[in-house]
Amino acid sequence: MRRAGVKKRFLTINKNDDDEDERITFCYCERGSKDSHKPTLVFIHGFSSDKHTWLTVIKNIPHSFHCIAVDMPGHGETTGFSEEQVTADNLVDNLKLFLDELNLNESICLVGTSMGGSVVAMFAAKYPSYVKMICVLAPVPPGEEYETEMIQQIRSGTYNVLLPETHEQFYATADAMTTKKLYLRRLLANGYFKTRLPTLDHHKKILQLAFENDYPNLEQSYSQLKDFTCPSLIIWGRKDQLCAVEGAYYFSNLIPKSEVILFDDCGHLITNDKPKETAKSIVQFLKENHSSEEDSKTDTNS
Ligand SMILES: CCCCC/C=C\C/C=C\CCCCCCCC(=O)OC(CO)CO
Repeated sequence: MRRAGVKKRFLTINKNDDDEDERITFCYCERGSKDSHKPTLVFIHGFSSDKHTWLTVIKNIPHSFHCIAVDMPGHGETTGFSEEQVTADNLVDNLKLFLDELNLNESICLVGTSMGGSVVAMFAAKYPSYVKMICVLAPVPPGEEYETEMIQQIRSGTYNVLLPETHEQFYATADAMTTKKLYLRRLLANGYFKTRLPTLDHHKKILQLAFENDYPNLEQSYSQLKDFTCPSLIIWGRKDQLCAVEGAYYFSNLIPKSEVILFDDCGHLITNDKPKETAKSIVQFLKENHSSEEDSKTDTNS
């Protein structure tokens, strides 16, 4: 935590004043504070992951930028949710509650990876006025056209492809998800199991429900992005085995003002494989698009 200079914070929100059960406590990491001249960067992690996934990236972003990485409902240290409530719609609407509570409702750059990228895309489609720009890292593309062997396996119930339970499965998942060599992999696996095994059944349930309910509707949920006029950055690894890299063009064709960056030698875990390059791309994108946004309504999508 200290390496990225972030502070851990909690924020409790009453969704219903009459019902204590409808209280959610968000846990998030923050560095810096709101700056009227620059958008705040809000980072959304992927499925079964948490806010820490972003520290590698935040470390490489200048301290002048206000950064927030939040644990989404059903993940990390955010509490007040049952599995059945962790749906795409709920993630989007609770992210809105979180942003409202922090007064971050007009000038943010929302950044998400993987399932978090999907949440960012759906959020921008539903609440475009909240964001100045978005950046999605390998979000889940819709439909069979983009289905990888890994997605097919998970969809048919082989959850350990994404949620390994044994050391062998962990090494196989790591091989498929990242191009970086794992040093001290047994130690790494042990660390992983220590935090993830207690939440395994919970995450399996969330995954099952997501494939049943949200996955078939992805195209519909993304469709309003066709009217999203803010600058959008799409980042993908050419060696992604989970979310097909062709998905980058699905999103760039859909979003009017979008740009694509593909990293060589990069798997699905972009924040792990290319942390410096990701930070650099985001900062560059912010500099190019922020202050000039009003007078550059041109279409950069070729
Ligand atoms: C829960 C609500 C869903 C919201 C709708 C989103 C997505 C569409 C639904 C279903 C596909 C399920 C996800 C499959 C792939 C996730 C990959 C992923 O996130 O990888 C992590 C590591 O596990 C990277 O940090």
